[in-house]
Amino acid sequence: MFTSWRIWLLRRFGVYAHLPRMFRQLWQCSPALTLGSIGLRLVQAIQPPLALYVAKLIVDDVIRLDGHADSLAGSPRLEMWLAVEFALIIMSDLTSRAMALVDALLNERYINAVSIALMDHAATLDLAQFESSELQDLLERARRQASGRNNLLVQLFNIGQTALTAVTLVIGVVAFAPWMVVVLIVGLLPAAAGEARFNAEAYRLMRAKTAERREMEYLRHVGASAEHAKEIKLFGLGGFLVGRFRTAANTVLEQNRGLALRRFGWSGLFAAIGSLAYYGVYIIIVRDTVRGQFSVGDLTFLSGSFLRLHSLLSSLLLGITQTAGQAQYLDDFFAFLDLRPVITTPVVTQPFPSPIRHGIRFRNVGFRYPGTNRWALRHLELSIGAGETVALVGENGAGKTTIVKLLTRLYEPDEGEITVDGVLLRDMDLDDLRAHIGVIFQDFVRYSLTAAENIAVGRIGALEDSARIMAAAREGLADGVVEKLPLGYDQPLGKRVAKGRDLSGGEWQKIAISRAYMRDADLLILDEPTSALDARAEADVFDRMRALRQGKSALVISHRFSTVRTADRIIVLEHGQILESGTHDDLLARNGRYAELFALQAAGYQ
Ligand SMILES: Nc1ncnc2c1ncn2[C@@H]1O[C@H](COP(=O)(O)OP(=O)(O)OP(=O)(O)O)[C@@H](O)[C@H]1O
Repeated sequence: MFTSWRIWLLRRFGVYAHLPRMFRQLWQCSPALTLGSIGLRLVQAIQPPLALYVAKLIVDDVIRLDGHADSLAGSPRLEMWLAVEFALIIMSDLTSRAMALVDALLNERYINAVSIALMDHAATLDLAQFESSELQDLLERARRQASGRNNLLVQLFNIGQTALTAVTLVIGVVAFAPWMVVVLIVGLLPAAAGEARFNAEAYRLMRAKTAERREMEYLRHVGASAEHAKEIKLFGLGGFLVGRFRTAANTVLEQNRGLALRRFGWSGLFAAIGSLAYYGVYIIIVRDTVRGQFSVGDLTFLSGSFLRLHSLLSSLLLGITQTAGQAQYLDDFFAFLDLRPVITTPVVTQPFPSPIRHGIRFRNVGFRYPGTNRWALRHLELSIGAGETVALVGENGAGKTTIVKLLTRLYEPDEGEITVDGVLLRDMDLDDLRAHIGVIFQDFVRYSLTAAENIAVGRIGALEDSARIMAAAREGLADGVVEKLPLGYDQPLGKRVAKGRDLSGGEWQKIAISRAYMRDADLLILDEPTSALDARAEADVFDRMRALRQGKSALVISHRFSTVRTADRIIVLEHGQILESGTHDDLLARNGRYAELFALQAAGYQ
């Protein structure tokens, strides 16, 4: 029996275990405001019992005078109590206003701090963790915590305040009739137990429907964003998206409605039990006053105290169960913050060998994406020499981008090892490794920032260095793009921002390529960022790359053979393995897959 109660209590209230951690976060936001919020509540908490007791003294005095005083001036004690009561009213008003102000300021800081904690932590996680739907679900729930549950601590402070008021009232009332308090509390227990149960159920439902909520969020974004508007209009997808949204929303709504209705019915019944207990006690107080056991002043104090106690204890019990329900969401929030990346910097690190003297080597590398059985790469032996430009070609899904992800340690190989001048990638500091590699992916990000910032993201520490940004723009061919913008480098790009200008696909690519020139990388990786460039611009990009980066290694992925042919070495990848490797002329002479693909593309131009 005892154990099952313990389990019940742990399940309901064990969630409060996170509160100290949450309190620390709040304290870090502002110790002064946190103390202010608590201090003001303490002051506010003792006012109701004081006010009730002063009211009792006033009534008793009035009855004692019984119409014999000519004016209030004749009764200095009554005058004094009236003044005290007035002062209490003013003080109560002032403290509640001050509390509202302090809480609002504290809440805003806390919401921001929580959002920053989420963003900060998200940046440390592995790409693999991000790509898993479990993490997306957890992140979605953690975000809800960030936006919706922020006033949990303020609610708990309120509970503390209510509890203090209740205790002082109980002390006053117990002197008159202890058993009455017991009746009042017992009457409220069913309501509290009911609330606890329904809150836990609400959380379970929310958790079970996280995927649907995430889908709704996605559909809302796709259905109402500038990026998707073009395609949605032309394909006439509006109705389809709305239908999808409605289906997901309805399943969530259906479940919530069932719970809300049951909750409504049961809480009505439980509240009636609580009111019955209160009213029973009240009738007994009136009866005892009529019998002369209590004075009229006592009646004022007791009936006032019981009315207050009834509402205080109900809000206290409901508050505790509600916050316990809410605190369950903290589980998700802290579970997210407690996630640790798998790919980390080792304790003892080796510096990135800069400049590269010998080259980069993949030795017998094998890799499967998490949750899949298929090898994306297997038995891969690949090298990029110092100062060499290697081109990777192969059909869609051959594993080209996967090689880049392993090289930048976004993923860790399942087999084999990757080294730079003999130093294992996993022995290097992650930031150091990434600082020496410049990568532009085919799905580079189009930031809703200014043109200068869009280039500076390649080396965010140089955001203020306009000379460097302009030089990178020249090298990546973005200078011509920026010149045409009305606000030049200060022009916000994209459709989302005020005065934002969108660019063509090729213009965006030039901006992205310029990012790579922001850092003086030892290895430059271009994963098809030139696919939207016209033929002349693409040739220009690669000519410049060779001229500007003499002696530095480069890995270029492209489906355009006109680009690829100029590389020092070409590697043909198929099903995650190297099929052929050599110069353009070697490979043509071999008359293998490269020659076949080259001939196919050349035929397209004839
Ligand atoms: N995040 C992922 N999770 C699971 N499988 C993936 C993931 N990313 C890629 N793959 C699979 O791994 C294989 C190699 O993909 P990769 O992106 O390296 O191909 P690619 O050669 O770059 O293709 P493309 O020319 O189309 O860009 C493909 O079969 C692909 O479906």
